[in-house]
Amino acid sequence: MAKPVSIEVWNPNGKYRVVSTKPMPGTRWINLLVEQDCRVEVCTQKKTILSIEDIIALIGDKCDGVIGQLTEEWGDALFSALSRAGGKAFGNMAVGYNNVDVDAATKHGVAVGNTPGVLTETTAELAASLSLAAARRIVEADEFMRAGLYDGWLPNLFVGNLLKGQTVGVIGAGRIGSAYARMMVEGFKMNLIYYDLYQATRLEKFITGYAEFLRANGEQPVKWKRAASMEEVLREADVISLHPVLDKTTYHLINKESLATMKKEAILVNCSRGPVIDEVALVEHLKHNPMFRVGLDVFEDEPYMKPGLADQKNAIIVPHIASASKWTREGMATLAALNVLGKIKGYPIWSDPNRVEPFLKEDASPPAACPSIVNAKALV
Ligand SMILES: NC(=O)C1=CN([C@@H]2O[C@H](COP(=O)(O)OP(=O)(O)OC[C@H]3O[C@@H](n4cnc5c(N)ncnc54)[C@H](O)[C@@H]3O)[C@@H](O)[C@H]2O)C=CC1
Ligand SMILES: O=C(O)C(=O)CO
Repeated sequence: MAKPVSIEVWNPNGKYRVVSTKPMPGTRWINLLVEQDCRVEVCTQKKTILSIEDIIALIGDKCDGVIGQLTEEWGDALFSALSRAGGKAFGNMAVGYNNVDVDAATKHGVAVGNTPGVLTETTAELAASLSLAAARRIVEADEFMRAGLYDGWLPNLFVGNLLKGQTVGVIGAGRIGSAYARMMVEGFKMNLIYYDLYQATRLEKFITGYAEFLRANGEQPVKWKRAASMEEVLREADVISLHPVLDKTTYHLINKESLATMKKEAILVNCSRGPVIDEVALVEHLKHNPMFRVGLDVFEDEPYMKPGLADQKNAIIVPHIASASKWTREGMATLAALNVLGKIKGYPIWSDPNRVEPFLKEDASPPAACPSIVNAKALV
């Protein structure tokens, strides 16, 4: 028998019971649920990652929907508990839903929501920050200053890479990958090579237009290319950023062999999911190639790092904060809550998960729709 889990309750007499496995930023998401007759229970347990037993205890005997987190494994055990409690929806507070067994949810008649769009620019900005920090060795230089080691300007002190005119490689040019590509091309006048299963038409048009603008102004135009294989990107790019979904096709996409095809002085950035990189192989590569640098927001076995990674000076490591801007995190909470609310209310699915702004306006009522349900088609 699992121990009771501590909770905070909003609108105790609400008709529908919605559980959030974590306190989430902002209050709009709670207000929207309360206005629509929901009793909201927020888990306040001081434990970062809840166990399956904790979540089953939270679901209890009657629960209409749960808002959960990417750290939780939502599989058959949780979906059957939710369905037994009368639940209709699970809202993952993330765009990535590799922690969710969507088939199990569908089997139990539970809708699975995610939060696309609201985190695109924020996540791309962190990937851009890691790219710059790695290129210009900012973390190493900061540590050097704090250690009191700076005793004057030197021609060879922390020499890094100039991005202008170099090639940025993007693997997975969806929403975030395309936003990152635009930032690096427009901001730093880099050329682009990308690999995706689909053509990134809007991105290609944007860069073509930007190249024309540069040419008209007497500047060197930027170039772009859609690669026929990921290997082509790895061989040609100076900075490579990973933005695919995590699934069977992208697990360990970057491994010993693919690392060996990259330039010795390349920069690799990962703001997608940790298992896209074989982290043991990466640690070995970093040890033997001191000029190769990485910027990592995600890790293979979060919250842990593979042995040796934290010792590498050529690695910049941050704790899965790519979507951590206030506006984005409040927006993610709102979208996650509205997915659950929309399903409870029987609302239709919003037509365009790439454009979710109408749900995020602070001073307006959101559309009567679920912003994004990933198993919508399978459920009907
Ligand atoms: N570090 C963080 O805090 C965050 C991480 N993410 C991760 O980023 C991922 C991407 O998010 P979005 O851009 O919104 O999704 P998206 O669906 O717009 O883009 C993903 C792209 O990956 C491509 N792709 C799929 N399989 C591929 C393969 N085998 N090779 C190359 N490309 C492939 C797809 O065609 C698609 O264009 C999420 O699934 C999530 O895991 C997202 C937000 C924040
Ligand atoms: O949304 C996601 O997929 C994240 O990783 C956190 O923002």
